[in-house]
Amino acid sequence: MSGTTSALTPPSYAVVPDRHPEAPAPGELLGSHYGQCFGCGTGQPHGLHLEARAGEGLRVSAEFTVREVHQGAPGLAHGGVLATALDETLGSLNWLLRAIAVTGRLETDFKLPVPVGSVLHLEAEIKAVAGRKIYSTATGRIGGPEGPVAVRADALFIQVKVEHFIDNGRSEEINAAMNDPDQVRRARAFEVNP
Ligand SMILES: CCCCC/C=C\C/C=C\C/C=C\C/C=C\CCCC(=O)SCCNC(=O)CCNC(=O)[C@H](O)C(C)(C)COP(=O)(O)OP(=O)(O)OC[C@H]1O[C@@H](n2cnc3c(N)ncnc32)[C@H](O)[C@@H]1OP(=O)(O)O
Repeated sequence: MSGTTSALTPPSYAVVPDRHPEAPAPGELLGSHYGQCFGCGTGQPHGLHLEARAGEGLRVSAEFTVREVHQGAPGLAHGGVLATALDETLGSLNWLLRAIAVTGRLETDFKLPVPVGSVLHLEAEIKAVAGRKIYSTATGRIGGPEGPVAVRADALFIQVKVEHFIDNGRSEEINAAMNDPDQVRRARAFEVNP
């Protein structure tokens, strides 16, 4: 069993944050934060099409069905794709804080091979916040929501301003996003004013 690097251990001044009062209700489908997102967007034919729901407290759950286009070895999911599923689920925790945050560090344990056709049942939880740093953890189970853990991850997300995307993204996509009322609505769900 591997250990977690010290960068993923919350410092002594970290706190367990409050769920935002206007966070989606437990059970609510969160929807895609961006239609072209490889993790959750419906506009990506080979994407993961991951669907996440708000859970209780500081938790979310999600499902990802492994398809032929997600293979690494014959009949098995690619590890990077599985890491993407964990990353996307962890990213959807942003909805609970109504904060925008990007992945700074993601440490993944691959414990079982995941066959094509499997449904990966994902759970993620915010453990602590220290300033802009959000510490979180996730698991992916196969064979059902109570099945064995196939993959797990610890993560550090860093809160950023919307300028992070505007300043760094390609102008075609940024301009299209800013001209899309649906995208603006989704960005506002993160208290962003594009
Ligand atoms: C109008 C257009 C709108 C478009 C937007 C639409 C919707 C937006 C809404 C939601 C989007 C959000 C979530 C999406 C959900 C899921 C997607 C999956 C998530 C991803 O897939 S996202 C892509 C991959 N991700 C990146 O593309 C990040 C690249 N990266 C950087 O952009 C910088 O690197 C950054 C910003 C991370 C930090 O840069 P920075 O300059 O702001 O801050 P700085 O470096 O000072 O770090 C501050 C403190 O974090 C510590 N720290 C930083 N990095 C660390 C590391 N790796 N390990 C350990 N500690 C670390 C420092 O040690 C310091 O700690 P301390 O405060 O204690 O000193």
